Formats: sequence, C-alpha cells, structure tokens
Amino acid sequence: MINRYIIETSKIKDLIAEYPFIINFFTENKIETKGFEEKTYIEYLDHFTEEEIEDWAIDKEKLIEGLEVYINQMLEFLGVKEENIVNSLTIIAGFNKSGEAENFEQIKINKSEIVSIVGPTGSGKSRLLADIEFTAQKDTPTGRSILINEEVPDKKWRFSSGNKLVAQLSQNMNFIMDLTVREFLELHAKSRLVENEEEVIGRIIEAANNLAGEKFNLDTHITSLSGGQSRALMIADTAILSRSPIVLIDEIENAGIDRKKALGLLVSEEKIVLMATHDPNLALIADKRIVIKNGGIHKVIETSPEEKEMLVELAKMDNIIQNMRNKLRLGENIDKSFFE
Ligand SMILES: Nc1ncnc2c1ncn2[C@@H]1O[C@H](COP(=O)(O)OP(=O)(O)OP(=O)(O)O)[C@@H](O)[C@H]1O
Repeated sequence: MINRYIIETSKIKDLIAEYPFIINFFTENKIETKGFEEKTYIEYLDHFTEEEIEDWAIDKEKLIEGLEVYINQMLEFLGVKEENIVNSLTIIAGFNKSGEAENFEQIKINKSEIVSIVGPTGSGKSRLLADIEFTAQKDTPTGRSILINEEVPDKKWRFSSGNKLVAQLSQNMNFIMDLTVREFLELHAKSRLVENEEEVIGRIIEAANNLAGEKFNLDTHITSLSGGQSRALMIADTAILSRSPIVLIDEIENAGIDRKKALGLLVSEEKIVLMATHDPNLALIADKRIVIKNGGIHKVIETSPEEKEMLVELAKMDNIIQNMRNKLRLGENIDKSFFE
C-alpha cells in the first residue's frame, strides 16, 4: 500500500518507475509532468499560478488524494499487496531417481523471467513443476526445497485456494459448464473480487482475440470455442485476472495460438513463467533452460547470444509453416514460392 507520505516525498520519476500505471492517471487528469521528473508531485502541483488554478479548476487536494486512491486500487487489482509480491523463486538441489545429488546447488529465477524445462518423457519435468507448486521443503520424492524471495515460503501458499502461488496452464482445457464467455469471466472476476469487472473482462477478451487465430466474442459459448480459442482465453485470463505470480505451462506447441504473444503477455504481467517445451521457437525465447535427466536437474543452460540470434531465422521458418497451414485450411494449393 502506498500512503500520502510516500506521495508527498517521492520524486515523480521514482513514482513512475515504481508504479508505471500512474501515467494513465496523469493522462486522465491532464497532468503534464514532463520537465518535472526530478520534482515531487506536490512541488509539481505547487508550480501553478493562482490564475492557472482558477482557469483550469485545479483542485490540488483532490489530485493528491486521487493519486493515492488510484495507486492503491491498482495494486489491489494487480494482486500486488506487499505480502504477495514474488520477486524470485529458488530451487535448492535434491536427488535424482538413483539417489544421487543433483548437479547444481541452487537455481534462482526472477520476476518476469521465462524458463523452459526440457528432458525425455518420464524424466521428471512434471515432478519439478509439482515441487514448485507444493513449495517443497525436502518433503517430496526429490528432496528439493523451494524458496520464495530467498526465504522459506509462508504456508499460506500451500493451503490457500484464492491466493495460489502457481497457476497451471495445461494442454487440455475441458469446460464442463455451458456458459458464455462473459458469464465465465464474470464468475472468475467475482471470485477474485475485482472491482472494475467490465473493464477487466474487456481487456481479457481483447488479449485472447489477439492470441487466437479466429476471433470470438463475449456471447460465444465456451463449449463451442475451438481448442486454440479456449487456450487463448485461459492464457489471457491467467495473465490478467489471476493473482498467481508463477505460471506453469505444459507444452503449448500445438495450441493453435500465437505462442510468442502469449508468453509476452504473461511476462508483461510480471510473472515468473516455467514451461515444459521442446519447441525451439519457445525454448530459445526463455532466458534459461533446465535440463532434466533421470529425475534430477542435470544442468541449466543460459540461452546464448547465438541461440537468441537463431530465433530470427526460426521465426521466419515458423511463419512459412504457419502460412502453409492457413493456405491448407482454406483449401488452397501450396507451391515453392513459400520458400522465397
Ligand atoms: N528425483 C526423483 N526421485 C524420485 N522419483 C522421481 C524423481 N523425479 C521424478 N520422479 C518420478 O518419476 C516419475 C516420472 O516423472 P514425471 O512424471 O515428472 O516425468 P515427465 O518428465 O513429466 O514425463 P512426461 O514427459 O511423460 O510428462 C514420476 O512418478 C515422478 O514422481
């Protein structure tokens, strides 16, 4: 929570760095802070002449109080009450399936980082995700421990349902109830006590349509969404509405959505993203990849500059394939011009 003291004493540039969304408040209230970055908000408000205050009906007290309320409401909405902020997740080594110590001491993953998890079938990728979800403390088959913000996490993460540490996005989204997209999102928004429900629902449907190939709207029934559309909806819902600071994704390669945009959306909401994937397009977007072998973390590879460079070529290849797919879908013929 922010209080009046912080607003009165912080420089405008520090307020913007800490609470970037206040730019919206400034714009809405026609507050032009350019040139005043080094001043406090109060100093800015004090620079107006009596005449200007009268002409523009500037209500200083209202603008100070308004900013305080705005910041606190946004923090509440974004789920960043102080105690819920997760800046880092640390995995402390345990043992592989043969009982040998894992090949590392600890791995720290920071907010807004993407980490991919690779390894053969049955090697223990899901086990690692489960350790994180359960915030293991040497009490799972791997003997690993998980730290949050470099400390043994509060038990609330394990047991509270509305305040989960981890949101899981899995390959199969089976909707049981036949609701419209709007009813479905309203249910979620209500259970998460969102105040500006309409606005949030609007943002989610827009983000989801940005990810999905074919558009859908709020009156579409969720049971009639295609696989790609429902996944896009779940990703947008998780990114925007979920308070869980950590998102685990299980194989989104065949999802029929714009996967890169989906990752971008999740990361822009300051979440830690761990995803099991073997798709080079995604695995190389990650900052690191954890390689699992025989139940243990075998090594951690930092994505190299060369690999990052290859993403450009990979994106072109991916585009060619996507275009071919679209043509096929539309019943057209494919020719070699795709490779030119
Ligand atoms: N370090 C470990 N010690 C003991 N058992 C382990 C360890 N790691 C994984 N296991 C067990 O091995 C089995 C397979 O692991 P898991 O399901 O996590 O594999 P996976 O890599 O997710 O496989 P898939 O790619 O098929 O989904 C599980 O029963 C899991 O509990």
